[in-house]
Amino acid sequence: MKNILSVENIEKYYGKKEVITKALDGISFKVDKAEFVGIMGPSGSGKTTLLNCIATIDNVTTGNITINNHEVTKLKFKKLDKFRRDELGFIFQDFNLLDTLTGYENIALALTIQERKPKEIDSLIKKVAETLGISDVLKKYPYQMSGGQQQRVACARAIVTNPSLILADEPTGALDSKSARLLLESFEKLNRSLEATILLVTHDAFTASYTNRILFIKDGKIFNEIVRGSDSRKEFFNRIIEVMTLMGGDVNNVF
Ligand SMILES: Nc1ncnc2c1ncn2[C@@H]1O[C@H](COP(=O)(O)OP(=O)(O)OP(=O)(O)O)[C@@H](O)[C@H]1O
Repeated sequence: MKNILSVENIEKYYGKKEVITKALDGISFKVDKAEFVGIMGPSGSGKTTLLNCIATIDNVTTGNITINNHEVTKLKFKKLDKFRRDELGFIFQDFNLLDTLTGYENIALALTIQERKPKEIDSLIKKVAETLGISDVLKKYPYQMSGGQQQRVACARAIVTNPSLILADEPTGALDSKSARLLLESFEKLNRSLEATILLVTHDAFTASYTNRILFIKDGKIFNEIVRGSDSRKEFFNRIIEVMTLMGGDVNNVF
């Protein structure tokens, strides 16, 4: 399979001299096309820092990150903007939709910036809306949608440009359990039907159980890695709980 993401021995320090924090401490891993990978770890372990460095929102102190053959740790300014727009899709905990635009317009925005033709935009949006079950909310504004619908619109916006990599930071964090389940089924569809490559940060074992492989981070280092293989989601969930217990004792207090 084609390699999409390669993280090589990255370190990230915050602060200076006496108040220095080593947030990432020699992390390396690879993600191939059409993989759905979870990143888990206790609070403060470095999950968001890692995702932000991969998202090119933050800089690594040392090490390299390559996405779809672009060495992102070396990209600057304008090239970085274009890279982000063309190669990455983002899904955040708080949806980040524009309130003054309809669902359709929110999804269309990324394509308009890429100067795609209106007919092409229309057919791409209709296709992705159907896949994610949001065709009936395209004309609505975010305030007229449920949280789950808003997050699936955000998902559509992230995938519609066909990015190399989708980055999701606690995407189910603001959703009730039914909406979370629907969203995770949408992620599965994006991954299986459209071969989307997804990297998802979560502290929630249920959310993580939808992925195919999980990297566990502790104190800025990779502590463990598990692959779902032929496990059912329930079996994978139980293995996730086992690792969480190993990492910190009482599961309820760890993540
Ligand atoms: N801007 C910053 N300045 C200084 N230290 C920071 C900064 N951002 C993060 N840190 C520190 O880096 C470490 C990793 O933080 P990070 O937010 O990546 O953890 P996390 O695993 O995402 O935690 P959580 O699950 O609580 O969001 C923590 O010790 C944190 O205090």
